[in-house]
Amino acid sequence: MSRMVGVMLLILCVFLQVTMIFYEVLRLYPPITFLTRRTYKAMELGGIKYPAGVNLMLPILFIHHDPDIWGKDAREFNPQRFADGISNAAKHPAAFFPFGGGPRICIGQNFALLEAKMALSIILQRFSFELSPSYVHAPYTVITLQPQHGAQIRLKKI
Ligand code: HEM
Repeated sequence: MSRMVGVMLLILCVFLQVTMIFYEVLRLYPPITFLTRRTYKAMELGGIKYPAGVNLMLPILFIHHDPDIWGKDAREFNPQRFADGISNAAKHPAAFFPFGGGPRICIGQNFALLEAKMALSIILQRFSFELSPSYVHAPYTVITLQPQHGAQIRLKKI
């Protein structure tokens, strides 16, 4: 029984680590790089008054890379920053929003994360993998953020 509990805790631990890795990937490389909103009536936001009909841009990519919000290592890959949850990862609890936020938040976010975890676990059951030497790091935006020259990966059967 205690062995069973141990295995369950280990699985939970791995699950949380993988979640943190996905969050950090989505922080550094959010597929949707900005969102827009429009004021439907005169309103005050962050101490500034806006009339109705103003288009506002929420630059997800810039906010996710801002050292004032994330600290000096904002540009580094550090999944551990999510160890105490999303709302404690940055100086502002809403600084991480790859899936948007509020009433129009992405309806598929849980599905997307679950799908990614399942795909990764199926691959890891059969293969180890590493980045190919031919990979060139060149994120660019064509509607979504993506690797300009693809993401070549070397799979090794285990
Ligand atoms: C990594 C994967 C994904 C990312 C980063 C992502 C990101 C987003 C973002 C930023 C929005 C806009 C939210 C807003 O305006 O506040 C959105 C909306 C939406 N997403 Fe996703 N999404 C992902 C996967 C999916 C999947 C797998 C589905 C469906 C199975 C999905 C369905 C939708 C729908 C229907 C909306 C519109 C929701 C609304 O306007 O009420 N998304 N997504």
